[in-house]
Amino acid sequence: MPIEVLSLKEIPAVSITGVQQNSRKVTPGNLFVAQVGDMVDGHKYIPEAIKKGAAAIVGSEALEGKFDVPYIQVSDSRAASAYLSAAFFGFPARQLTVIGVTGTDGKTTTSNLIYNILLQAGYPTGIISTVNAVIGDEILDTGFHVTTPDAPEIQRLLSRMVTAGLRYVVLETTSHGLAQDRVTGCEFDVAVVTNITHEHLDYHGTYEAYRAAKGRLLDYLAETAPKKHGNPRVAVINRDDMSYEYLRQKPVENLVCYGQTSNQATIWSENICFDACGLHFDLVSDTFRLPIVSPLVGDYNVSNILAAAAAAIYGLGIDPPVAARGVAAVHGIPGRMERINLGQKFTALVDFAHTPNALRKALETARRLTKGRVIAVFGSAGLRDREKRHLMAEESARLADISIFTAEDPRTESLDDILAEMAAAAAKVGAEEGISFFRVPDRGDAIRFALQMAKDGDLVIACGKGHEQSMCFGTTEYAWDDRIAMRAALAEFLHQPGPQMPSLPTSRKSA
Ligand SMILES: CC(=O)N[C@H]1[C@@H](OP(=O)(O)OP(=O)(O)OC[C@H]2O[C@@H](n3ccc(=O)[nH]c3=O)[C@H](O)[C@@H]2O)O[C@H](CO)[C@@H](O)[C@@H]1O[C@H](C)C(=O)N[C@@H](C)C(=O)N[C@H](CCC(=O)O)C(=O)O
Ligand SMILES: Nc1ncnc2c1ncn2[C@@H]1O[C@H](COP(=O)(O)OP(=O)(O)OP(=O)(O)O)[C@@H](O)[C@H]1O
Repeated sequence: MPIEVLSLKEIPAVSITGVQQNSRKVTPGNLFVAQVGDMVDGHKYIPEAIKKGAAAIVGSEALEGKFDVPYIQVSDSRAASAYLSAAFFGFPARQLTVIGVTGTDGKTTTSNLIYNILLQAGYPTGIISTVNAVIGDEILDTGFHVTTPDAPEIQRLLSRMVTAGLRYVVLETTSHGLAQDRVTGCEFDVAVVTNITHEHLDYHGTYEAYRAAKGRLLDYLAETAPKKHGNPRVAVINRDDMSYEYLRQKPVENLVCYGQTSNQATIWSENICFDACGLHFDLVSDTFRLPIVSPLVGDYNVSNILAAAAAAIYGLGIDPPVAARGVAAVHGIPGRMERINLGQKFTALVDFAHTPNALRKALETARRLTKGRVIAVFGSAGLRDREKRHLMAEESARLADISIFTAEDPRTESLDDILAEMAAAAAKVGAEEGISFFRVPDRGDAIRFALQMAKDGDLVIACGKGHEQSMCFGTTEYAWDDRIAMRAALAEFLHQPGPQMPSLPTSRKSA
């Protein structure tokens, strides 16, 4: 969508050293773009930005003439920040084939699968995802709980990729990122939507608004001008998901549908088998049939593999056998169904399921991996979609033998209140406190409690934190890693040397 300049007729030539939308990051010579946020109005930080040396300001309010540096009023300062950042770095996305992956669940997994297929094909590729950003040999942290960085940071990363000689980038793209124009100017060539279920309704308000935000990834395809590489623009959508009917109405040049059956799908799976060691199935289209073998577990990963294979084969022209080899090379994604094994006689897993749909899939998978009981440990984040904590507690009450509700980034909400809401939801579907569900506020204690209860052959799964390295209490991030916590607790029980259990404010209080 074009951005209108509402103030100056003639924009003065100002030489700038970068674009920032956060005054705290401004350095001398930067262009500061003021945005109206949910918490504060960024226009109030203009004086601070100027004090730090901003050479010019862009904003959406009529403030022309109020400052000593040029002020340019625009109709949409979020989109402006993205376009200006792209322009500052010389529109790096135009030098790259950009693959965007969105969806409620499976974005990181699908992004990593595509990334590995591209590497297998010998294409120089970068990735920006929840777990990290990778540029050649360099692995960069994208920050606490951040998936899609802000526009200036994305454009900086893309520019570094171009400089490093990369030609492809896989960009994990969240609904927040799409709604806030963080990926405007990314000039997508391939757009993948894994699924759209209940999540982030605190932010988007309704499922329809959330779906529309995700759908924007497909709209970007139509806006992308032809690039030098001349690849077709392709949208990849999931025939099995409730978003299918909505997404297939989008006016995209090339639509590819994948599904676990051949029904209306371009590419589908047959003969799916999975166990604790991984999965295999036949990847089928009208023109080929190919065996796929993957160390990933869970039939939802069949969908993720189908999405990645569809993007690679139909969007990027990669031969199906190369795609199959790329899939086989992905041995696991950190914190996704990650097995913690210190020789104990039951299974211990850490998984990143933190939506009702993901939790259901994770617990259904867990059920198929054990003949014993499934013991689930998880919580629900504070200051995020409140409805989801009820849905997740209900799912677990139905699918796990024992659910242990615990801390998961309570932020400034009361942890006890969150746990009370989860307990009420579990009780509503017939679960009994003290028998099939428990509230253990400290996450380290919750993990210990679960492991203590586990008998030979049972399965303990800690969901919701996955690879994450911190947990937020109040406004402070405390060092936390579920995998370390689980290893520490197992080592305690097995009287083996092991890591120290990380300490959270809840454990300090109870100590
Ligand atoms: C809810 C949400 O998405 N918030 C994002 C939004 O913030 P906001 O509009 O509320 O910003 P604000 O704090 O009111 O500030 C308004 C403006 O003033 C500026 N400011 C603010 C303070 C200051 O001192 N100086 C200053 O210039 C801010 O940079 C901003 O431009 O716009 C900011 C600038 O682009 C984002 O950094 C911020 O992400 C915050 C950090 C965040 O936590 N977002 C999460 C929810 C998020 O985006 N998560 C998804 C993953 C979700 C998933 O798990 O699927 C992600 O992509 O990471
Ligand atoms: N296709 C899928 N459908 C449902 N659940 C899935 C799917 N893929 C993964 N999951 C579940 O979601 C969890 C997170 O997977 P993944 O990181 O790939 O998703 P994500 O969309 O990137 O999550 P986030 O939005 O937090 O980055 C997994 O640990 C698994 O429990």
